[in-house]
Amino acid sequence: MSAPVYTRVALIGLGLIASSMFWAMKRGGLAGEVTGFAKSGASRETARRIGLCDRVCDSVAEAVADADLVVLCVPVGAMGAVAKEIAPHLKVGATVTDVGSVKRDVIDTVGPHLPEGVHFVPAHPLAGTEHSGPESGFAELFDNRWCLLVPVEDSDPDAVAKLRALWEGMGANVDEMDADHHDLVLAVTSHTPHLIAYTMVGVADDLRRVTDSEVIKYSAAGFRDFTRIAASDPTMWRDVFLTNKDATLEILGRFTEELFALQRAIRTGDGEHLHEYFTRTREIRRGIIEAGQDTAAPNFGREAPKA
Ligand SMILES: NC(=O)c1ccc[n+]([C@@H]2O[C@H](COP(=O)([O-])OP(=O)(O)OC[C@H]3O[C@@H](n4cnc5c(N)ncnc54)[C@H](O)[C@@H]3O)[C@@H](O)[C@H]2O)c1
Ligand SMILES: O=C(O)C(=O)C[C@]1(C(=O)O)C=C[C@@H](O)C=C1
Repeated sequence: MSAPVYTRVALIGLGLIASSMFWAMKRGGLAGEVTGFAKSGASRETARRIGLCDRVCDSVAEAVADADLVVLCVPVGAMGAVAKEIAPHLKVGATVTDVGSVKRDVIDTVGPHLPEGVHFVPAHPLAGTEHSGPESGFAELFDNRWCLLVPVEDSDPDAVAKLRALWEGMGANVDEMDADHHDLVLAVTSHTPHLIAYTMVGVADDLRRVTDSEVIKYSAAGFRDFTRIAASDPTMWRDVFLTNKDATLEILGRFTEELFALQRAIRTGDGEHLHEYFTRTREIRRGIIEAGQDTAAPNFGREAPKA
């Protein structure tokens, strides 16, 4: 048990990430009191029923009043509006952070609303599951996963250090990154792979004759992994693609070129090209494992509770 890093934390948006943060903060004794607010009354009711947050508030103003740390855990497209709403109620000296999957857009839409004397330290935990909602979180979600802090130009070093201590207390390894670089890296490692999974499952669904029975019955691990990813929250992912448009389109362009090259190799029977390509990609997987960065299934081998 560590000493609390913050006396009062407010979680805005009570879904997978906020609920996991709550349980992880409780596990580590990292926050004195945690308040919570979600736009949906049903989510607030669920949160109260399962003991998520020390106090669930019916207004965002009440939730952030007096908070030392306010964490925006809403879809990226809602961050700006939420920042505008909380701004008049923030305590001087408070830190506002977020957990959004895209960073440039969040900085541009949240930053301008925050009053003088409030610190802004954007962040992104690289951990999640396909589940969403207040019941989907669990304390171990961030264990041994990365959390990237993306300080803005005038982020206060003490505020950054405190947020780092919180994430480390929740089990994460913390690094700092510039927003544009973050968005490009995530377009490669997370955003485009999700789009590919959505597409593959959509293609299978188009072939209804197959999906009605065989695809489900005989689904091999490869396709099953795609269906897990493609079950992720539609609002969250719509917002990710709309707000990380340039980087995603850049990576998709490169992806399509490579795909065409593989398509040609298959059509022309160029086995050498295929073999060389697959050998190179296998090395990447081995490198990840050797670096000890394969934390395997994000659910740590267990099914997260259904949303
Ligand atoms: N799911 C993941 O794998 C993952 C991983 C890392 C970061 N993120 C990021 O974390 C954020 C939250 O994702 P999540 O998976 O926890 O989502 P979620 O769908 O589980 O929860 C989102 C919550 O926000 C609430 N909400 C939506 N609009 C709101 C508003 N205007 N005001 C107040 N509450 C509002 C919803 O009611 C819900 O409770 C997103 O920005 C996402 O990009 C998600
Ligand atoms: O494993 C999953 O379910 C996830 O998609 C988690 C994942 C990822 O792509 O790794 C998804 C979005 C995030 O912003 C961070 C993590």
